[in-house]
Amino acid sequence: MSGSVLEVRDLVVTYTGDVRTTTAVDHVSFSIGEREIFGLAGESGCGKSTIANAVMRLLTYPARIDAGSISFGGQDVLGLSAAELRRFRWSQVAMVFQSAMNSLNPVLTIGEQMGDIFTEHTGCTRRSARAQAGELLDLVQIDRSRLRSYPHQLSGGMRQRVVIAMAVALRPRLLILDEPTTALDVVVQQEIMAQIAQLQAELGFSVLFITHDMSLMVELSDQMAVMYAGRFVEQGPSAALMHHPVHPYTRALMNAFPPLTGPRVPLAGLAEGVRFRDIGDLAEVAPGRWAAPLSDADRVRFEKEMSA
Ligand SMILES: Nc1ncnc2c1ncn2[C@@H]1O[C@H](COP(=O)(O)OP(=O)(O)OP(=O)(O)O)[C@@H](O)[C@H]1O
Repeated sequence: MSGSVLEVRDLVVTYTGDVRTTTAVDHVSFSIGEREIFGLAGESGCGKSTIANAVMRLLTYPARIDAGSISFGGQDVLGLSAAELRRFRWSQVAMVFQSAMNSLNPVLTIGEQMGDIFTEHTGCTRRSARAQAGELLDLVQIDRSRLRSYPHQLSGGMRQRVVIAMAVALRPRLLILDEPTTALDVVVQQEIMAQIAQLQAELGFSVLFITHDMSLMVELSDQMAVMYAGRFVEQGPSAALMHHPVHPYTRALMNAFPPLTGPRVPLAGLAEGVRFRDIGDLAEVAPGRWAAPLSDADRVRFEKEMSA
């Protein structure tokens, strides 16, 4: 075995519409190793959440997995039965959704909601579930007295920490984070990311981290892929992608976000209407680095765009 926790091969996902069918994920392949943080970056609508939802088997009509395979720890995720899926979610793979902090139940206390995970999934007593919920709050440095609080009595950052603690409650091997800090201010964002890094070091899970924010991604992930219109345009170690991006779209994405540290640099956007035409299959450009080849026409257009 290669030591991969997750292997996605040639995944194709489409959404069926009245007028046309959209290919949201187009022949995407990647793997995530044990304790590895894999970042998935790309603009809104490029297909990141669709990949995450496919891995969790959460896609329903009009979405359809048309081709490919998803293997988790050697088991075929796409072939799991309903009973197997219940065991798979939460205990093997857990996901923190976009704006998850707003998904806490407003009429139940934090302790009740955290405790429910243990009673539902492990069949333990309420008393034991409450004790375990307390331990979970310790893990994310929130005082145990907060078990009696309702979500509205916590700040956004605290609620997000509670959601992250709930996601790791059953010690999953893989944590999927889909834009986990989008609704938070920059300082709280940093705190949450530091929290995730600390939990990961402590508990040893792997992470699929989705964001369109390149600075956050590069800071946290070991490997990353840049996605554009359903396809990967570049993939490799995050530090290498940041310092030596090969594909012009990666460069454009890097320039579209202010770095959190270092000197101020001018930001450059990608002009409306500048689109790649065909994105070819990734080719290895250096050991461990892949990038999609560019047609001459696309290269000329992008070089011109980015030097403007
Ligand atoms: N239920 C749906 N029906 C039809 N098309 C959809 C549906 N959900 C997503 N899509 C389309 O699939 C594509 C990928 O969407 P997806 O949500 O995966 O992108 P994303 O990169 O996660 O975007 P964001 O960062 O905004 O969440 C988009 O073009 C979107 O319009």
